[in-house]
Amino acid sequence: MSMKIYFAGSIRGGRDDAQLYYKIVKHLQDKFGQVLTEHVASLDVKESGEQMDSVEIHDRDMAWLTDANVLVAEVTQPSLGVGYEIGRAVEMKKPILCLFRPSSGKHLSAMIGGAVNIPNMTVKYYEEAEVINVINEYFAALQK
Ligand SMILES: O=c1[nH]c(=O)n([C@H]2C[C@H](O)[C@@H](COP(=O)(O)O)O2)cc1CO
Repeated sequence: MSMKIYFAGSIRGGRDDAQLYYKIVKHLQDKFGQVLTEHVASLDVKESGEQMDSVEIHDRDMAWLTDANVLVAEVTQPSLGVGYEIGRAVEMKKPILCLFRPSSGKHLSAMIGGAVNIPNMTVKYYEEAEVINVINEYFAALQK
């Protein structure tokens, strides 16, 4: 089944993980469907963000989120935008996969890690080497 996927990753929160976002987005495109937010994984997008008006970015992204069948968020690098997108997707009752790498030494926000009673939200703790398997397992369950 081909899905519309919203991928969320840090931009103004810092681009340390941009290469990993690229790997995730490439895999999602190869196996599961259309990634609406391909630019989040672009190595050309720097920490200053896209060269676009913030209002246009916000309104475009909210329209994409509304249109998406699923949200995949890499949450290791803390980002206000990603946290906001997750909260909005919770309210829209979209299936949400949050991916966090404990080996980063970062501490995941309790508002993400503690959201265990939100039925449409899954938080997966993983190592970078497992990322493809973790995504495959989530989508296999989703597509059942
Ligand atoms: O230029 C941008 N383009 C864009 O699509 N976003 C969206 C998509 C990302 O998942 C998220 C990143 O938020 P932040 O920039 O606060 O780290 O917000 C955010 C920015 C800059 O804030």
